[in-house]
Amino acid sequence: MTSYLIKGVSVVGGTPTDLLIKDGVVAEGGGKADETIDAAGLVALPGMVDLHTHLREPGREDAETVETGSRAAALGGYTAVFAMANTSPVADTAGVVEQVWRLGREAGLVDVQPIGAVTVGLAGKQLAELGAMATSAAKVRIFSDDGFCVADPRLMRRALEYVKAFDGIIAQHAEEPRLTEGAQMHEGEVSTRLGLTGWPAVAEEAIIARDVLLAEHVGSRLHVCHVSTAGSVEVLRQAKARGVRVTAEVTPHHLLLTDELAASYDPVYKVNPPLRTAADVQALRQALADGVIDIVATDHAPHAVEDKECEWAYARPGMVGLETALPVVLSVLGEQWELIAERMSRAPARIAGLAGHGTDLTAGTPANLTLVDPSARRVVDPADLASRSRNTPYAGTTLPGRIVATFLRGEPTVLDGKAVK
Ligand SMILES: NC(=O)N[C@@H](CC(=O)O)C(=O)O
Repeated sequence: MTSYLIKGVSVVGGTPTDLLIKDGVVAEGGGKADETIDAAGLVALPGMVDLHTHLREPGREDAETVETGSRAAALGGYTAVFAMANTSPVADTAGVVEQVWRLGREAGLVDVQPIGAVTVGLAGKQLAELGAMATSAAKVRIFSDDGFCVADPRLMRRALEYVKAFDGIIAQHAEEPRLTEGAQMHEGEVSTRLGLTGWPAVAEEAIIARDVLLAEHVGSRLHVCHVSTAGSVEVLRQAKARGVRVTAEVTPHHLLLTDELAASYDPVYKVNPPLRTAADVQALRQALADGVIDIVATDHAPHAVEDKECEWAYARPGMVGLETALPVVLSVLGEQWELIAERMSRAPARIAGLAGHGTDLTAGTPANLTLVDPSARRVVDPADLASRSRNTPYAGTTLPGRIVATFLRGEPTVLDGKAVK
């Protein structure tokens, strides 16, 4: 195994030091190595972990595969991603989650951890085989019907009770479906002006309020996907203050973009939950800083051209995000490396119980890390993306930060900003 000496790197923004990577782990002190990387001016972060990625395999390999999505993740600085269950067939059996897990191992670019569906076929009618998925080779610990809400409170309660036995998590896509029928964008001034049916903030907030009460009642773990409103933040703040076992994520796009973009009628800005108001964006940034929101998760949602480049009403919701997540977060937070490491590497690994990821880069820990050049600027060109889909809302936008290298257990997956395989 090739050893690497990363010279003069700032570990999570600290003072420059030399980092030796040998036999898959971070080694003691400096010393000799097969390869030297001049890392003056670069920052080393524990490899980032994404709790919310859509890889589309099986079923929509034209939009993304486990391999292409893994490559996009590595190029974005990730060493582990959690693959959502809304594939075709749905990942609601041990067979499908094992398939996704095995494809991830074969690609070997990031650790791919499948998320299992909560209900059969994401249909919200009966619980999927959660136990069989948990005891499968994929060792599923997080379950989600993402794309759909587990709307039936009795089913949600049962799911929370079921996973409590093995300290599993139900990750909820919080959307009261009766309040969002036909919705096209955030319900507010802009939707009124454009004459588009609105997706009201209360449809998210009502489900989060219900679910934190259910999680509290059951004593089980709830994770809230893609939190998008100021009101949701307040519900979460109160629940956490009471000691409810709830964690929450925000996407990079909800930290930066607003519903005003829908005025272009460009479906690249159509996403679920929808882009909200500038006041919501401010509240989400504050919640990320103070810890009411635990992590940033991409909700990387690749879609084929025909599903995106059509009339707004017919376009699928979703944006790709793996390759731009850190640059967007850097543009929002600035170089707050401690906070970035916590929200994008450590906390997601801790929430998921993912061993070997999100650990500080001290001697003996698995060498899962990414090197970032914070001084670089990049104009996002969809043609440059490794994802099989091109639906990025940042085309033509200049973003700070470049991922120079990513290491997975001491092996480079990205070097000089390019995928190794
Ligand atoms: N986030 C999205 O806009 N899309 C997701 C599913 C979803 O609707 O949540 C997808 O799978 O495309």
